[in-house]
Amino acid sequence: MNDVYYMKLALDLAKSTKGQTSPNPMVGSVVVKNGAIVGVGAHLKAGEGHAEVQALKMAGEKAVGSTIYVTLEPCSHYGKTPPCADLIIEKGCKRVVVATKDSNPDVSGRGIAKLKEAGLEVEFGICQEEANELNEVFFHFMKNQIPYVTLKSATTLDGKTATVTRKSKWITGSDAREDVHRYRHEHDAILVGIGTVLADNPSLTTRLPNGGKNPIRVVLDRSLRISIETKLIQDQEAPTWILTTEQASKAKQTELEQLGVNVFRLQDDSVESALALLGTKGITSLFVEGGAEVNGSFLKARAVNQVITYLAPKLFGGKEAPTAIGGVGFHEVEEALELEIKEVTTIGTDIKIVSRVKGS
Ligand SMILES: Nc1c(/N=C/[C@@H](O)[C@H](O)[C@H](O)COP(=O)(O)O)[nH]c(=O)[nH]c1=O
Repeated sequence: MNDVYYMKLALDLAKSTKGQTSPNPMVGSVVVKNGAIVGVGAHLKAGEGHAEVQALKMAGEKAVGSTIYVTLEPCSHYGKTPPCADLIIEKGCKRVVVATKDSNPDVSGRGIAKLKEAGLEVEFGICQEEANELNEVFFHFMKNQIPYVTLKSATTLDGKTATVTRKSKWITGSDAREDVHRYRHEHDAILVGIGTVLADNPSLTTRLPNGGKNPIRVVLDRSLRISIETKLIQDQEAPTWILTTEQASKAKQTELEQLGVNVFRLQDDSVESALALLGTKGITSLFVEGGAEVNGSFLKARAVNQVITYLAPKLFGGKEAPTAIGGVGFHEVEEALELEIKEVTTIGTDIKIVSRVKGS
């Protein structure tokens, strides 16, 4: 088999850990000796062994004279675990095939340099595009120190998120709604506006048949209008953070904090301030599930990296019926947020469109 075959196996191993490794990247590794796979591994959780460590452990003595495939440049600095580049040298690998470079300034290029200095053969860039796309959240966060933002909407074919009487259960089918829960599992945090909380009293937890990780639940609520009776406050299912402003009452803040809610007072109610705060708290990926006003503010701030749209084969009509993105909107066509459609699939009876914001 050729290098691409083994690198694709390593990428599949990395992909299988989606949602588990934050704030670390997803990494997979395969060790091959005389055409036989002798070790495989993936980084499963931040603080635990890196993919190369797992694969080399499985390879044991067979690592000597082997080729090791890894989807991200082996680390060369002492993080929570010793450097993988040193381990690869110590275990006697002959050749290292690397898909892409880490954008982290602590690492980029040093791991490969260390391997070359030790006399190993190094091949770089096999399946690089796929490896970069796999860790776009990690690279984005490393570069910008703010979360990678995915905006999700679920609408009827005529673009409504509810009827004129605000009924919305359900627009999309159970397959599409389950897909949304997979995104919740994969994200560090989910964000809604106080309007959605008051209208839907949502749980914002991850309910998947095989279980899943709950994201941190973030509410934008500039004057702390949230009621302490809401599920987000009462259910204790997952952390709830409220981003508010100086206009909010201190007494209400104390009342919420006594119920275990984290309340952050920002200097304003801008999206930029919210993202900066979440970045300082290590939130690398943010799933924005609306409603229309919050979606509108993220659009206006051009603070979106990916858009997930679910379209249901239904028509609600009604000029007063709410649409996915409200807010002030753009005046000129040229101001539109330009997207690149990456994927169009049917999911149950609905259509799912994944698009990336150009240049993000
Ligand atoms: N109405 C619909 C949605 N509605 C999305 C939000 O308006 C809801 O408040 C949120 O999903 C509720 O979260 P929960 O309590 O954790 O279930 N989203 C969807 O994908 N399809 C829909 O048909």
